[in-house]
Amino acid sequence: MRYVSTRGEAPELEFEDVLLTGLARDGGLYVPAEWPKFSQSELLALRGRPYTEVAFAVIQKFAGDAVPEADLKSMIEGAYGAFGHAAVTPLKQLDADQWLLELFHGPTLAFKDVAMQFLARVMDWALERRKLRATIVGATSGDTGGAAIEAFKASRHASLFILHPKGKVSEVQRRQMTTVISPSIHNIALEGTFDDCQAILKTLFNDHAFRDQVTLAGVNSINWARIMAQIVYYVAAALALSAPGRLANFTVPTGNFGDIFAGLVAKRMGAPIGRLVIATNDNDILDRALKTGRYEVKGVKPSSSPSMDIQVSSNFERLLFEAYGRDAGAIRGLMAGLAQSGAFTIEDKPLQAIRAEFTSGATTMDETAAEIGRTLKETGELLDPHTAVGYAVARKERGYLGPMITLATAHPAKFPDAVEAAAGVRPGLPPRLAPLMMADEKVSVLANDPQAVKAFILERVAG
Ligand SMILES: Cc1ncc(COP(=O)(O)O)c(C=O)c1O
Ligand SMILES: N[C@@H](CCOP(=O)(O)O)C(=O)O
Repeated sequence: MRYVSTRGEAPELEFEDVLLTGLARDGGLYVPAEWPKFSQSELLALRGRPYTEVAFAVIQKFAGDAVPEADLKSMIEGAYGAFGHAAVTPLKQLDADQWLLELFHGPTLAFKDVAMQFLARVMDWALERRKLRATIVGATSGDTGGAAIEAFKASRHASLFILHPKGKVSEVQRRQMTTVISPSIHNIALEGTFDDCQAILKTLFNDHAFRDQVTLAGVNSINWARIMAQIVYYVAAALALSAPGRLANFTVPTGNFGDIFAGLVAKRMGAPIGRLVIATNDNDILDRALKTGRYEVKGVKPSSSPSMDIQVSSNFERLLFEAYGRDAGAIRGLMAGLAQSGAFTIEDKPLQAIRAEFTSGATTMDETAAEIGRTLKETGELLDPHTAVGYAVARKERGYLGPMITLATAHPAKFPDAVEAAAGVRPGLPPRLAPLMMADEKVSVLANDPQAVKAFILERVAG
């Protein structure tokens, strides 16, 4: 399998290089040169099989023979063996046609664990083969950081630098990152927003001398392998709930657009998926873009679902690449507009192509709180604020033939204050995480300045 950049000016890469590359050298994002497909008989054979078998079938389509079968199987078993539910990502029915896909049974209680537990293993495998030590960077609005630190803390081949927006993640999220004290883990609290953190990482990747000097790699969903590992739960859930003439529809609480893009890829591979619904909080750039065709950055608003407080949604570029018929020149034009004026307009034909598969909706903070309260009262289920944003939108979506599956992206205990304010119930952390709230923290506060971050990294990598 070969991979191409959405901006068309970076070298084509094989799987192992894509894994260790992060952002493409032309500033674009890598996607497979073509979408691999499941045959009907392959899909039929996967229906109802254990999660690890579905993961193997999906990942092998993208990795090809780059990873020996036995190694791949053992990495998948290692990644999902310690999840808190035997189904790894179980489905739960809440209403006649409404389901939750619980993605929070991993070690840090958010959907990021699903991809990150595999990513750490496969990156370590590739680094070991190449006898390389990597400098891995990540920007987080709260969940990617904790999941990455948990997954990479035992890595023998990587130093990890995680940037989070200072004061804008929940206490549990912050502590999941800052209480892991290790010489190879570095937490940076940036004086800025998640968008600033992500922009700094892109500046570092676009500094070719620096990226080569420190062997820079990334753990955000700009890394294709993150998307790849997230495709698995769409395939498994769609196979479980679809039937002849009834496709599975998904509503996805969305920020950086990686998760819902994985749903589109699952559909391209042949999984029985109908509509993909983008659910946003007050940071509704994607909802506005879908409704008006204008993608316009308006500044991040803090909300009760902080992990979705994102305006510059990196993976939307991957969708635009598809919608524009893989015209990399057109994508370069749109992204130049975004860099210059913070906005671009999607042409009519690609916009219609997007609307043929995606719908969108936004949920305000008041609506999110009301949704948490209502769902608890009517179903007994306590939702986290991100899942509630999704579920509120999902319940408004009507008229599809098949079931609607909302991705439950985090456990409510990660956001106890917002959940208690909404539902009058304070969710408790699982006992294994209780020591978190008393442990010492280590974090460095840096200005919103790429040069400061670069100097910080260089000093520690050299050290
Ligand atoms: C709990 C939670 N829900 C939803 C999202 C949005 O996912 P994505 O950025 O893949 O759109 C995030 C952050 O990524 C998150 O942490
Ligand atoms: N919501 C994320 C933001 C980063 O998204 P990613 O999927 O690109 O890693 C977070 O919680 O950190």
